[in-house]
Amino acid sequence: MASGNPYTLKWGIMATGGIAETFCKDLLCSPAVRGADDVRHEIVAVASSSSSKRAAEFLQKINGAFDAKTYGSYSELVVDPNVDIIYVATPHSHHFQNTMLALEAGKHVLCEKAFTVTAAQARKLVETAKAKKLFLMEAVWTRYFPLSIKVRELITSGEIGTVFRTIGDLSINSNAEEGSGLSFADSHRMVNPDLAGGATLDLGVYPLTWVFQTLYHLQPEQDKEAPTVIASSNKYTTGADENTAIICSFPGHNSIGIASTTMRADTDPENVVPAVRIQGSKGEIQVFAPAYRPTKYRVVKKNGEAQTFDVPQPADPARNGWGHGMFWEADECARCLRDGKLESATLPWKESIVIMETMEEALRQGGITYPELITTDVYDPKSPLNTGNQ
Ligand SMILES: NC(=O)C1=CN([C@@H]2O[C@H](COP(=O)(O)OP(=O)(O)OC[C@H]3O[C@@H](n4cnc5c(N)ncnc54)[C@H](OP(=O)(O)O)[C@@H]3O)[C@@H](O)[C@H]2O)C=CC1
Ligand SMILES: O=C1OC[C@@H](O)[C@H](O)[C@H]1O
Repeated sequence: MASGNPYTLKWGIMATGGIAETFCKDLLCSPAVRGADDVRHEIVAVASSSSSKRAAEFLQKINGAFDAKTYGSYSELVVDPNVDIIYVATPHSHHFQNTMLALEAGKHVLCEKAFTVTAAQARKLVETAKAKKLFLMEAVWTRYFPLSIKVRELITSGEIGTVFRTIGDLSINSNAEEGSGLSFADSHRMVNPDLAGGATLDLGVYPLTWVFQTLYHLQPEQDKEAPTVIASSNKYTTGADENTAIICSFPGHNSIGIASTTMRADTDPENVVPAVRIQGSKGEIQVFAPAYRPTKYRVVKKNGEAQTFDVPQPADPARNGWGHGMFWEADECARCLRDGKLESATLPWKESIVIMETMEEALRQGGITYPELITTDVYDPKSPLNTGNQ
């Protein structure tokens, strides 16, 4: 691939929860295993809002980067001069304030999905990154998979003709063993409105990703058309949405996208029903569950010809066979920074904003609301979302 030394990206990890662990284990995988010899990653600092001890324990969990600095606050992390880019791995509620904290300190940012709670917050992040000439990307990892790239190429090359419709679902059967509730505690980030929980922001963003990367992203730049949105939700007892269905219509392109999500039933309990169907005049592409990490797709032609393709994630034998697939987005960050780009062409700022506008509209129609502390687009470095007192 590349000649000469690989470009090294030095990461600062903000938060030590589940996805931070998964992401860091991917950063520790050898890029050679996935055929990337032009970039490499180093974890140089980790911060926990709880304590520096928790950050140190995190290094044990990921079994690597033992020389990384460990901090007991996010504010210390963002001023570490050795850090190039901050990975924001906090709940949705915190993304706006935490990303602003990093950008204001002059750091590039990869921020977990859902990007923000409101579209105004997303716009403010983008304005700030642009003004400060900093790289910013929403961590929708699925977009960077070789499988997603291949699906987009198949559409562009006309393999399934003109695409008229994409249907996508990401649903999980999280019913509690007993009673009518869900298996999550009311305080859990999946259902807690204080943490911007709910099916749309946590799960719905993936079927929407498929709708957007197949119907919106591939529209020519001069004809870009944001969708009109019709949506409906059912509320859980906490006030967050447990079921949401979103119809995105692109009338100028005669295409329609349907994204659904629920915490009450599985997309596909037997791994036989496609989670995503991209339907065109000459056939369709079926992508199998889960919509966030598919490893199989099928191309079915109108004449009945069909072929299935398996695209497993590369596993690093030197890391106990680990390989989740988050390294693709990390590589994208490294290449963008190496090449002096502030945004990724695979998920441009404008598209993250339009997706946030779509989810915001869906939530509005579904009657889902979130508290002022997490919906404000006024940056406050002393917000409890930054200081860890929330
Ligand atoms: N890309 C993907 O596949 C996935 C993405 N995600 C996304 O990652 C983000 C985090 O999810 P996940 O890692 O599962 O969440 P966890 O609850 O496991 O971790 C969140 C971390 O955020 C920090 N935090 C700061 N304030 C709070 C607070 N008030 N309540 C809870 N946590 C807080 C904590 O770290 P500390 O104490 O160290 O500060 C905590 O460990 C979400 O945006 C989610 O949508 C989640 C799962 C999969
Ligand atoms: O991003 C995600 O992908 C996997 C899901 O299980 C998780 O809830 C979600 O946050």
